[in-house]
Amino acid sequence: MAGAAALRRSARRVVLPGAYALSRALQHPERLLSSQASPDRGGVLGSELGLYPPERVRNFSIIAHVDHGKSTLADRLLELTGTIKKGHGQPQYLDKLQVERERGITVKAQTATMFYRHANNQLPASDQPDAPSYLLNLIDTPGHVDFSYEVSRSLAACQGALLVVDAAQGVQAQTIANFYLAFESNLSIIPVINKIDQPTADPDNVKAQLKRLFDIDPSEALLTSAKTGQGLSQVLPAVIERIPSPPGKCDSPVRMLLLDSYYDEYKGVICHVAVVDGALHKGDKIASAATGRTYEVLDVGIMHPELTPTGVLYTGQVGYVISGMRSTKEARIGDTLHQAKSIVEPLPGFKPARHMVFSGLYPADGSDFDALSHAIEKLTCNDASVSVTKETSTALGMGFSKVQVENPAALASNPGKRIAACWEPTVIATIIIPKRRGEQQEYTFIDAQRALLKYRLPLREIIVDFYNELKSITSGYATFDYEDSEYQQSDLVKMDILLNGQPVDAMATIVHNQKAQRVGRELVDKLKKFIERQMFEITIQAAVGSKVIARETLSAMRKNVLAKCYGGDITRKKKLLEKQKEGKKRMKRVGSVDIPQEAFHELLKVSNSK
Ligand SMILES: Nc1nc2c(ncn2[C@@H]2O[C@H](COP(=O)(O)OP(=O)(O)OP(=O)(O)O)[C@@H](O)[C@H]2O)c(=O)[nH]1
Repeated sequence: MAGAAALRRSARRVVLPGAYALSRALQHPERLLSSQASPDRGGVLGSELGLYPPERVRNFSIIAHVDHGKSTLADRLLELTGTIKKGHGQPQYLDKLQVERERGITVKAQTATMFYRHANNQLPASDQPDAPSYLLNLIDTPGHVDFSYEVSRSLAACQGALLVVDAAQGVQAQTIANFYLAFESNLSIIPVINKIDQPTADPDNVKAQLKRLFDIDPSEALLTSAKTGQGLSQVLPAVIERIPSPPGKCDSPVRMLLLDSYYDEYKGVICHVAVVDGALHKGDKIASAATGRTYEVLDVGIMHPELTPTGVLYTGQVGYVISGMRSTKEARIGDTLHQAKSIVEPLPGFKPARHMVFSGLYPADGSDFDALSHAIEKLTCNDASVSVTKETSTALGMGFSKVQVENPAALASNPGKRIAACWEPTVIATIIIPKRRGEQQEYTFIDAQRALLKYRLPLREIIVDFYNELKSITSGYATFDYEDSEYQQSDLVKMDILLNGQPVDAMATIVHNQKAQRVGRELVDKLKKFIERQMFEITIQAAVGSKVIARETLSAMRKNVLAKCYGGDITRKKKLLEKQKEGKKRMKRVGSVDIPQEAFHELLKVSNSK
């Protein structure tokens, strides 16, 4: 390799090309300072990326239970390598989305390329000017239970992972789930026991847990505090020494894994990719294995940490591609992008996006339909996992619902006649709870304080409030994770709600037959409380098929809001009438009965949580 000397030269140069570089330099002068100041930083021109063959590349992720410090550790590594300036004022650089910042959880994976000199673990890099530079791609993963497919695709681009465990909390439900995802992907796992600065930190106990649960040798664990910086200098040397370089054939046609995508108003769809084989150049023609569509590569580069054009990405490298895709629906996570017109085997593991959250949306005021429609269109442009279909409800008017929603209205009211059987999705749920005194039965004990439980549950049992209830009954100590499992046959029936004998389609629900009676009773009781008495009697019924299983009657009433306004003040009368009008606006007219919007929300809670 021409290596060290060339790298040293390039490290001192301003490395961004042309007019773009100039405008970026003017926008971010601090970056230039940091790139000149950092001894660990190499060049980022395309020709310089060529100095990083797979042997000099390491692709790794950080995996952790929520809040164990993954994003903070990622920030420290970016600072350590001069990729971002220390104290840049925006904690958790990789948590880009606003929702991630607001809620403090990582939702979408982001990646960043770092350059780091490393020769001898024992000496600081600044004492080793000839130490070889490595290109390290940190591929951030979502840490939340709902994103296991995205985690698995991020891990597929890696050869190793830092398994971060909070030194006080120890192994939690998602530590276990993430460990197995990494383990099954054959990754080299580096255990990092973080937050050792906390007074309640007990790294020895965590080491014992790692040994017991995952057979990890305690001597392999790194002890760190992403907060104080303690122990952080061991992390990148361990990444280079313990994680293998990416495999891949440099001289094959280009083949890459699509890790993530997002929509930029000016640039269009930006795909994050890991190049598995070959090299990708600006101007290349590429094709998607999932859709068969072909594209021209308009721009290609690395995330350093912002988009930095390089004109090329080589085998084993991770970066971004802009190729004229119009919507993120064309850029499917886990897809293989490859040289067009070449026969290339798609990379394993791709699954079309699956919907995890379903929602029927209706504008409160029917005239806002177009505005709602426009807002949803914008959202779907940026998030490939959102898909939309229009639906109409007699009660709610025009609205949207995501596809694959099994709308209860679509299920025949009398399953015995038209449907042989129903299946419902299940999950395998892992719950870690504080241990109580008592006899061990089917639990696995993690240590003296905690037990691990595993159940198969119908998905609907965990959709509403399960996690909150679990947290509340265990005073916040339980942790929960789940993975999708198979569909299981289930005795499901459609329950209709009828007002004065007329079914309200928006209130129909699918319930387990055994629970139908109880749910029907509760729905009818709830509804009675929410519907205001009207000028006529209202019967409220819950029915399965033609069988009514619960019934309530709301007696008639006359309401004259002006009854007590004898003569006098016209403004007061007007006010009362105005108020009544407002109230009516919030009602949704179903046949002859007005139902307040809140009733729909409350009913959803009952039917989903029972
Ligand atoms: N005391 C202490 N606190 C830390 C340390 N590392 C992170 N934290 C804090 O722990 C909290 C969670 O850290 P994050 O980095 O957001 O955790 P995360 O694992 O990325 O969380 P998700 O993005 O939700 O998966 C934040 O308040 C951090 O400031 C540490 O070493 N010591």
